[in-house]
Amino acid sequence: MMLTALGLMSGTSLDGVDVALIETDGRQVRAFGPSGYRPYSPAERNLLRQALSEAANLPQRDARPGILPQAERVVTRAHAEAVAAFVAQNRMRPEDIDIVGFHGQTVLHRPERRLTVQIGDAPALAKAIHIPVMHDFRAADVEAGGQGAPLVPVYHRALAQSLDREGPIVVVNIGGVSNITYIDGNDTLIACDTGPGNALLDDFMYRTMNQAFDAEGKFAALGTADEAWIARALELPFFASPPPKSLDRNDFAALKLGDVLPADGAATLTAFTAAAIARVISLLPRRPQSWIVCGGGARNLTMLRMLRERVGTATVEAAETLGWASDAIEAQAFGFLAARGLKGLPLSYPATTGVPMPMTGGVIARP
Ligand SMILES: Nc1ncnc2c1ncn2[C@@H]1O[C@H](COP(=O)(O)OP(=O)(O)OP(=O)(O)O)[C@@H](O)[C@H]1O
Ligand SMILES: CC(=O)N[C@H]1[C@@H]2OC[C@@H](O2)[C@@H](O)[C@@H]1O[C@H](C)C(=O)O
Repeated sequence: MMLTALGLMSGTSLDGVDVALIETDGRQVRAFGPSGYRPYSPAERNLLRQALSEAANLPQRDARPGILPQAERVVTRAHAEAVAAFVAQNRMRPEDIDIVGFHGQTVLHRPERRLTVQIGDAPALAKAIHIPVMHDFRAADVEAGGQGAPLVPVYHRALAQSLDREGPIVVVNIGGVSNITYIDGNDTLIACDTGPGNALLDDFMYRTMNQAFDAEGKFAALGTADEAWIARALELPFFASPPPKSLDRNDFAALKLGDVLPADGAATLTAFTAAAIARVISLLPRRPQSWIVCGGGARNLTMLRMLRERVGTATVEAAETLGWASDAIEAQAFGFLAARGLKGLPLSYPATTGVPMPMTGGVIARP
């Protein structure tokens, strides 16, 4: 049965809530609907940054000390507003949507402690928007000993079905953190987080230039990357360990650039993201021939160039050039995952998150 599913994603970049509608049976996508975006205000973003730092020592996933209850209310309200605006703009009624996939905001990800925490009150959201809401997508995977991330690979696979590209294909998502899905025509999907995405660069741009991000990568293009710094950073054990593996947004926050010119710092962090993505090549069964880049990082032309320089003769394309709605892919993915969860289909596999067996997930909250 086809479902109309609305996906909601608030990613590790803390930039806002992405909204996207798809029609799917959880295996294929029949149609892409419209998408939308509700940015966080600067005050909301600061609150979320503080929530992430206060969440660093959370003992369990339902603990909400300090500022977290306030942050959770803000996340829930922002999502309710995002859905209300989306429904109104597209002249829809709540009953036109079968299911909402609500990722929430990750504030802590520690799979080695069987802990991953996404804030956002799904029952309150369901009541506010009058649509059933599926949430807690990562919990069952982590409880079963998996990484709980990345979860978009099943969606990347569905998108790649219609592609005419020489394999193996890698779909790269460059959000706050970067992750890849490796598709080589066999049944086995391989996936992992690869390292930083935009988060280190965004934090650096904010600190040094008071800008939220490096638009189109123009600032990094003015600088020179410190290759020796990057080579040292890539010696961290994370980069050599094979997939599956995942990261917390702040896992690399302790890496310090030292005293550098801002443009050189931006160039170094941009090249670090590209080099960390390319580092995964030697951990994959075969060398990818085609790289498809999505997420906000696909708009960073310097990052794309630096990735191209590191993947040999393989092609590197922004997902947008294939007609994929790059910014909406993660939100679409959570609509797709909600449909899969409703049908009891797997969200993750041993080679995507390290779960012992294919695993479904998601918890439903009804209005
Ligand atoms: N025009 C642009 N030029 C350069 N970078 C951009 C541009 N637009 C967005 N970005 C980068 O993309 C980021 C947002 O990416 P995205 O929305 O994919 O992240 P996310 O979904 O929050 O993260 P994650 O995938 O880790 O959950 C911004 O913080 C910024 O760094
Ligand atoms: C714990 C968590 O929220 N992880 C995010 C984060 O952002 C990118 C990367 O790290 C990925 O593993 C994941 O998000 C995407 C949507 C995923 O699960 O596929």
